[in-house]
Amino acid sequence: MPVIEVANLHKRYGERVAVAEVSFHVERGEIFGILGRNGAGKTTTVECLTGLRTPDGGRLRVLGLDPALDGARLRQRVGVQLQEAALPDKLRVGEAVELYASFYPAPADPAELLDTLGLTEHRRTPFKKLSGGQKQRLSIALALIGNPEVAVLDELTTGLDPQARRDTWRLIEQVRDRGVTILLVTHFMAEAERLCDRLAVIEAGRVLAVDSPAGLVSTVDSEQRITFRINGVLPEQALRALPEVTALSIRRDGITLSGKGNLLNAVVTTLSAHQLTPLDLSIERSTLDDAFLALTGAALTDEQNGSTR
Ligand SMILES: Nc1ncnc2c1ncn2[C@@H]1O[C@H](COP(=O)(O)OP(=O)(O)OP(=O)(O)O)[C@@H](O)[C@H]1O
Repeated sequence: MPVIEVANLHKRYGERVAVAEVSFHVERGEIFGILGRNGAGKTTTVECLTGLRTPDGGRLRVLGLDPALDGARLRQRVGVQLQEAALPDKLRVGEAVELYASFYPAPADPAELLDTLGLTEHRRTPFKKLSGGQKQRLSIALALIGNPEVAVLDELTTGLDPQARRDTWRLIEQVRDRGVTILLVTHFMAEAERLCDRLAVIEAGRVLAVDSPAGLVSTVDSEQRITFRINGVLPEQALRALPEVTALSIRRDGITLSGKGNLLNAVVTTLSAHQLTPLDLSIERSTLDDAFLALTGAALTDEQNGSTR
């Protein structure tokens, strides 16, 4: 049985349709991503799943329970980190974690969790004095303190610097390795590509595709480009004759070949048949950005893309 089932979810705010029709399921132990630009309907979907909003249509199940009816039981088993969580200004980090731990029958060890999230030295810092990144890490701690079976994380790493973002990704992978099913809302391509086993791409309240990151990328029918240098005479005719090659250009700084299929293998095999080894070889293939662009007709902006490269 899937851990999360969403079938034909529909949600309006007055006249505005936030979620037109969204369906997907999440299996136990997966990191499942919901990827889409601002306003696509991601947060509304997870708010319905966590019982914070009541759907106008469709069927939702989390661990076999209906979030609209079984909210109290689900809160014991589902950890939720929502965007812009606020706590009382004076509440200290350590107190917040201890308080939340007291809500659960078998919580995680607060000290250990603070240590994992790099918050030990801020144990006595009041919420108001925390930086954006520290607040973000605290909200992740509060989502995980109950040792949940399912964690719902909305905009997990927004506001974190690249190092903190990578640390958080590692933490989430460790949480998944402990068997926790994770639903991750993101508009960061790098995050989706690195963490998610499968993704639903959402646009204007509808699911455009559900697949693994690699599966989504493979649906993009774009060319690959290989660039390299060689010491020797280029077997230009032999390379041009390869069925995988669609274009070849020779410049002073290197040779670029474009093509499809197993281009890399075909080129390296041809070069080695001529006793040549490619130097400084680089390959450009389609990325999740290309897949997103192909599906939605527009790219995420650089700022949204949150690249840490
Ligand atoms: N409380 C609300 N009242 C009215 N409209 C809302 C409300 N919350 C969201 N919306 C609208 O519903 C649509 C979906 O919003 P939602 O927050 O679910 O999208 P999102 O994909 O999570 O975007 P973001 O990444 O910006 O949070 C948007 O058009 C948004 O303006």
